[in-house]
Amino acid sequence: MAIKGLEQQQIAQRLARQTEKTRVNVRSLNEECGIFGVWGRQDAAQLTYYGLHALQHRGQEGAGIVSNNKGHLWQERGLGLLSDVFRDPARIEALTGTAAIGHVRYATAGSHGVENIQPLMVNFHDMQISLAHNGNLTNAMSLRKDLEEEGAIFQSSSDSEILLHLIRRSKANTFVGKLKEALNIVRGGFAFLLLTPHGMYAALDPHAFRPFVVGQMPEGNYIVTSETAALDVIGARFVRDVQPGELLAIDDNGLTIDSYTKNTTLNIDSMEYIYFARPDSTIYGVNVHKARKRMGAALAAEQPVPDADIVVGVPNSSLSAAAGFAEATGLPNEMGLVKNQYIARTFIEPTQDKRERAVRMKLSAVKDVVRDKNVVLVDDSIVRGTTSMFIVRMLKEAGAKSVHVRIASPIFKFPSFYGIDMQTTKELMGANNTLDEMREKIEADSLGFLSVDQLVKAIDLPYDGQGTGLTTAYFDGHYPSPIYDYAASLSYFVAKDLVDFAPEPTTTYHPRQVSSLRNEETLADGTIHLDSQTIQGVE
Ligand SMILES: O=P(O)(O)OC[C@H]1O[C@H](OP(=O)(O)OP(=O)(O)O)[C@H](O)[C@@H]1O
Ligand SMILES: NC(=O)CC[C@H](N)C(=O)O
Ligand SMILES: [Mg+2]
Repeated sequence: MAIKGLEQQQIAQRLARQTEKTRVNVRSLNEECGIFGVWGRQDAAQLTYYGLHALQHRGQEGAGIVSNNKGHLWQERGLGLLSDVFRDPARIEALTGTAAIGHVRYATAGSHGVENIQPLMVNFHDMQISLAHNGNLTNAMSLRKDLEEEGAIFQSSSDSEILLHLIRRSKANTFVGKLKEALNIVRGGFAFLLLTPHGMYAALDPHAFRPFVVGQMPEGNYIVTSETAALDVIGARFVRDVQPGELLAIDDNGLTIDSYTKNTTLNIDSMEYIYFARPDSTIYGVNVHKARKRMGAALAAEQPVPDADIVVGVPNSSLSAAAGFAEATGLPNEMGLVKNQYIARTFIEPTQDKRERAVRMKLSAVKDVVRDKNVVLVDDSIVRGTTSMFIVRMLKEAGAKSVHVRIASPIFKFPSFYGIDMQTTKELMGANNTLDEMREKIEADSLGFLSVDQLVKAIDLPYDGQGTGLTTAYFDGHYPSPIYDYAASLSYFVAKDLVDFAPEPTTTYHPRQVSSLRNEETLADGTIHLDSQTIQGVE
């Protein structure tokens, strides 16, 4: 299908309108969802609920599950936490059938409506399709405009819906053929799960921006989900990470691993290791907690605090980095801040006043721990600076002699369009202030960040391909791909040589560049097939 591009000017106007909306709503880093799918189990919806529960940190604004009962798909979705949406047990009971996909969403501004809560579902005259997406499509706006001009009617304002339209419009003969064609038109970050009456499909973008893993239940049934932590809670074993450009098909015959493109490369989002993923998850062979500890240790070496008495981590996500900092320096790792566990993540609250209130309600200083101490305050990131600003003040009010802020990632300067959809630099403290201005604003006695080189070393991806295998664009301005509809929004930085974009890959990324996949066998037709048999040795 011929999809015309949008003129740069129209896109710039649209982005300007969006930015205005963003400014009013003071949008957070969004577009970070969790997805889970299972095929071939009587308890499919219940299992999906448990899996999503383990992924709740990835999105808290809405949740949904779609099940497949003998070829008929049924959808339940709503706004709020998973436990709110499924408070009434009848909603899970309604999701009968032996396969299900689910989604927890972190909404975009102006689109908090239930129509954007996933999994999305469409009823065609000849089949139903349900779709769950983690990521952000960078050419969605221009594709949508072109599709609408050709008569398409969208049900939602979500970028994800594009894929369903592209599948329907494809002239390919089979569903997989249509899906492959659609996957080759969309750009940006995507881990997609699709459920049809006949199978479950999982596809990862050609850069593997988002984490996506395959697991297997003891009885043999396959799971595909965002993080390994979701496999652990349901008792599934980890099988493999989905590779860039792969298309997995799961049905009653087992799992077939195919690919929709051979033009791939590896650029896992470093923010998954820094902040987003759970510490008990492992992404491409790297445990997140251990990576964060190494970031903390590297930070201690790069940004030492000579007169420090204690290290204090900011609960939750920086506790691992604080442990690494303390271990490397021999300083006591103290609980100088306590978190009220009933407050959700602040970073993903949709408005600034809500975020500020959330920080106050969420974190309190432990006076007897910090009084008269020179404190090294370790956090994993400064985005808007809301958290640092409040807790430095809080620690000083609690009697700390000095507060030295150490951030276990580099300065966050540029937006992300691949999944953490910060579409503007306006809100980023690191984009609008010098290091000293930042230090002054957060009222810290000193402030230091980890360098990009040390971050990459600390993650220590077991990868021997080209580049680092990671996306670090937020820190160094080197985007691993073009950003299409968003390009105009970064033209200022491009003109100043602060930002550049690698072209899309034209070669094959070899999965065996990741050590965990080196023993896998590829069939003569290029696919890998795994039967859904009971795992040997498991009852
Ligand atoms: O500079 P800011 O705009 O405040 O954003 C950065 C903060 O937000 C995140 O924590 P968050 O409170 O979201 O979640 P956590 O409890 O999982 O660490 C992150 O770990 C930083 O602490
Ligand atoms: N956070 C996500 O990954 C959300 C997926 C999709 N872009 C949406 O807006 O719903
Ligand atoms: Mg935090």
